[in-house]
Amino acid sequence: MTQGKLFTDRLYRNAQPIWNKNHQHPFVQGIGDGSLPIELFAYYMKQDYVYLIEYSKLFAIGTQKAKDLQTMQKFSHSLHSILHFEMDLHRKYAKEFGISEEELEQVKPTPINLAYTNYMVNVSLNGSLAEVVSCLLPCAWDYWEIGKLLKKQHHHQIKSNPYSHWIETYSSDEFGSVALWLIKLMNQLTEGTREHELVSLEKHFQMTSRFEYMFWDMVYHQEEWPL
Ligand SMILES: Cc1ncc(CN)c(N)n1
Repeated sequence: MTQGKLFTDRLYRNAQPIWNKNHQHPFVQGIGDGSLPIELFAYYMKQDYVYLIEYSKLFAIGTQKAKDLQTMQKFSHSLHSILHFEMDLHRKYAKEFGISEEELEQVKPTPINLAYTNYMVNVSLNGSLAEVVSCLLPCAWDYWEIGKLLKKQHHHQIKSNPYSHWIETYSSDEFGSVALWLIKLMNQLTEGTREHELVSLEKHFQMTSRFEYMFWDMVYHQEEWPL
C-alpha cells in the first residue's frame, strides 16, 4: 500500500460509483422525502429483519476471530447493539403495521437477500478477521452515510416524515460509532499487508457494496422467488 495512505480511503474512493447509485436509488430517496409507499417500506422491514439476523452473526464470527480482548468486546457489543437497538427499529415499525415479532422472524429471504448473507457468512467463516471486516464495513458505513445524507437533505420536513425514526437511527452517533470503529480496525489489520491481499479485501468490499444496491432494488421491485 502507498505509504501514509489509509486503506479505507482507497476503499471509500473506489466504491463511490456504487454508493452514489445507492444514495440516488428511488427507494432511498422515497425514505428521505417520506413519499415511499408504506407497503414497500413494510416489505423492506421484513426482509431487512431476516437480513440482520444473518448479518449479526458476522459480529459473532468477529468475536471468535479477534486476537485481543478489547476487539472481542467491541464485536460483542456491536452484536448486542444490532439485536437490541437496530432490530428494535424494525420491531417497532412492524408493530405499527400489525406484523408480530414471530411473523418477522419467519420471513423467507428473497434470492438476493439469501445470496448477500450467504456470501458474507461464507467469506467470514472461511477467511481472516480483515475479510470479516471487509464484508461488514459497507453495510455499516454506507447506511450511516445514507442516514446523514437524508437527514441533511430533508431536515425541514423530518418531523412529518413517517420514516423519521429510520433516518434518526441510521444518522445517529450510536450507529456511526460502529462504522468508525470498523474503519479504524480495518486500517490496523491491513498495516503492512501486501497488495494482492488488499486487492482480495477490496473485492469483498466492492461485492457487498454492490449487494447493497441490489438489496435496495430488490425491495423496490418486491422481487420474490419465481417458483
Ligand atoms: C441490507 C442492509 N444493509 C445494511 C444495514 C445496516 N446494518 C441494514 N440494516 N440492511
